[in-house]
Amino acid sequence: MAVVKTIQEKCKSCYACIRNCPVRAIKVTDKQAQILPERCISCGNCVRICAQKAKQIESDWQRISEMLEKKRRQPVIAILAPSFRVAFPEFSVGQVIMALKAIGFNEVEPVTKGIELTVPVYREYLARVEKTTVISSYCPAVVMLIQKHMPELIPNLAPIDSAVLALAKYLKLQNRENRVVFIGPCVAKKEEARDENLVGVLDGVLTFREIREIWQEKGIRPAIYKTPLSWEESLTELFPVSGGLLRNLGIKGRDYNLELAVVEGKDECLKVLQAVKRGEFNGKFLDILFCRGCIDGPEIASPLEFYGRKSLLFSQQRSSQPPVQGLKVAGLDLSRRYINKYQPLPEPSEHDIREILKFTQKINPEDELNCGACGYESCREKARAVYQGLAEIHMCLPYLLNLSQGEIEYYKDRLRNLDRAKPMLSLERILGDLPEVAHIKALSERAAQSDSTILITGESGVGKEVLAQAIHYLSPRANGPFIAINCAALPEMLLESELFGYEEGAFTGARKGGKPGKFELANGGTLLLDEIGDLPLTMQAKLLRVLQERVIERVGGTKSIKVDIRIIAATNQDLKKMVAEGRFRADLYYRLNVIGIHIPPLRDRIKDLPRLIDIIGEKLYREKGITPKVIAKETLDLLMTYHWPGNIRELENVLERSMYLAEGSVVRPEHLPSYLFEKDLPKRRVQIKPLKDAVRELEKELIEAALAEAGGNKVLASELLGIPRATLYLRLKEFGWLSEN
Ligand SMILES: Nc1ncnc2c1ncn2[C@@H]1O[C@H](COP(=O)(O)OP(=O)(O)OP(=O)(O)O)[C@@H](O)[C@H]1O
Repeated sequence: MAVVKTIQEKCKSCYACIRNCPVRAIKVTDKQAQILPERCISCGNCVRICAQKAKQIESDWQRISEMLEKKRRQPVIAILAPSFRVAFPEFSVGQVIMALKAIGFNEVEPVTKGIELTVPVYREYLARVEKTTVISSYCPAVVMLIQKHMPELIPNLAPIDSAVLALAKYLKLQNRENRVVFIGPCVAKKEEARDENLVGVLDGVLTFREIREIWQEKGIRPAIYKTPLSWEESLTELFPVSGGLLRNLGIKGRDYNLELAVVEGKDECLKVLQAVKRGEFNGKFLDILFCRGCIDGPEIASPLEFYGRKSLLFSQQRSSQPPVQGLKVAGLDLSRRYINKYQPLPEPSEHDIREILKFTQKINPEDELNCGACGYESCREKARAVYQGLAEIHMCLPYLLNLSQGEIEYYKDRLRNLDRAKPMLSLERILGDLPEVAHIKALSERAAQSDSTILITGESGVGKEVLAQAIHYLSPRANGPFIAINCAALPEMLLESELFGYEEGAFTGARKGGKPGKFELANGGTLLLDEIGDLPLTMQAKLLRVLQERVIERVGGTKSIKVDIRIIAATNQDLKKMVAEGRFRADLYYRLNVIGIHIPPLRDRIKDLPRLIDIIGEKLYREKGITPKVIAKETLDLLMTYHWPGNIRELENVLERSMYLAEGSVVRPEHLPSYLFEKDLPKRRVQIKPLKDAVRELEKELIEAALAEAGGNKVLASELLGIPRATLYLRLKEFGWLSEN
């Protein structure tokens, strides 16, 4: 569990915490920043920077107050960080001690005692160790940083307890019943107290800010205490400023004839530790603190500014003090062990980064503005975070601004063209630019300019209807209507009245005043006759007449009505073969196939898949509000090897499902439906039977399975099967699974 948490309702997506987190421990989900405990080092930078006060530090106060109730049996001792002198500059040492006792603590001890305990151990260790840069272990944020992010440096960490841990152990050695609570400016100490290796050492941690709040809540005013109580001065009080440890050890570079470094602040800490990792820094000892010394701890809550605090601490040292002698206590074991807590995140390939950048319209290097508004220092770093599930794809201010501008333009355009629907896709976007489709594109462009009848063929789901629409909107008829009818969806009687319309009283139930059919409705525009292969023979004859004479008669009517339409027919059946078998009229076939356009199946233009994925992603976002996600390289590789029997419709369905399933911003192979991988299904034992019956049975099985997979949703089931919805309804009726109504 993280020591720092986000208060969701206060978080306003400013990304300041991301910008200031040195270890990328913040994840954005649904525009809310969340702290990842496995990555967080509790340095408190996000707490400090959050202007909304949306970061909350876990409090031990409840547990400590319960301990205070049992303090007769188990004394509770507060150990006070030396920075308290600048955290509470308005009070004397004695007043602070009295006010802490007023809260309920039995005793108050200075952590400087812990420094005296650790100094001799450090001296001995440094004298003993050779050829390694020893990193001091006093700062818990540095220790956490190494354990969680730089485990290679664990052997460099001094295997010695910090002053706080040393004092806590010492107090427990004195009396096993003692309970020890650390009070200081540090957030990371709270996490250290919970470390698996340090169970039972520290019983709780309170920050200076919490102490001020408790005093206020309990009405405790330290200033009222008149007390001569104080602590003896020593060099240990300079411990909370950087270099404090070296001063206390009384060592200088020349003692080792090697470089020593005093490093403070997050950026410098990261730099020097990287240098140690790379073998560029070979100094003997790193006295390192993640803040600018503990006097700059995130929870110092002092009325003084940083330099005021520093100056006050030095001015309190009345004379120059000798190095600390140190205290050796028999039976006190101050050795410390560390745990490798490193949990690497997946690293994106160059392909993944480029795909992610494309989502926010960063196609060329100059599109990468590296403005940092997303909290990451470069667009590539942000893309990496998206891949790793830390950032959301739309966290890009320039992109969002562009998008909103684009949307305004889009709606303005919609307003201008309210009376005519626009095609979803242009010819370029439908067909792409593979050489395999260049001739189809050219043919479609030329066909659009003529009024000739067009026959579009291709497997189910390749985009025949989409292409028909695009041709219509490219043609001089673009301002007229585009009407489509699925010839397979309706029984013959109904199909006739749908196509030709009917007059009042034409049949029982015919609407008063009659009804115009699709031919009439498409007047001045284009009529798409989809699934033309399913048109009954009698209807074929009637259609032929329309094509020849461009006149129709409503069902039950006598009047000939002239229609000005362009007809486009589409089918996934082999019409030529049907003609040979006598199931389709040859004369109609030739009338329809004036311009024949065949769309190849998706598997024959699989190189186009990445482009189609982008287009479908946009469509899903626009039409269904599904946030676009990145298709990881290994996912794309899998999609490219699948044979796509349901073509683009199936692809669309797979993408929609997997984008729903993927929690983060990246679609990985595990989000794809499993049937895409099932290439080598065990062969079934085949029972010989009439082929027609066998096909029928298989059809039943497939439809049943698709319905089950789609949870009974027929639209989804028809998409899974790659057949039009109407065909599914027909089959359901035939199988007796649907009532006539
Ligand atoms: N080039 C494309 N880009 C994006 N989406 C497409 C493209 N082509 C087709 N689609 C989508 O695929 C689905 C099937 O397209 P369409 O209905 O045009 O196929 P079809 O060949 O007419 O199918 P059927 O023969 O089953 O009627 C639709 O949702 C459509 O939006």
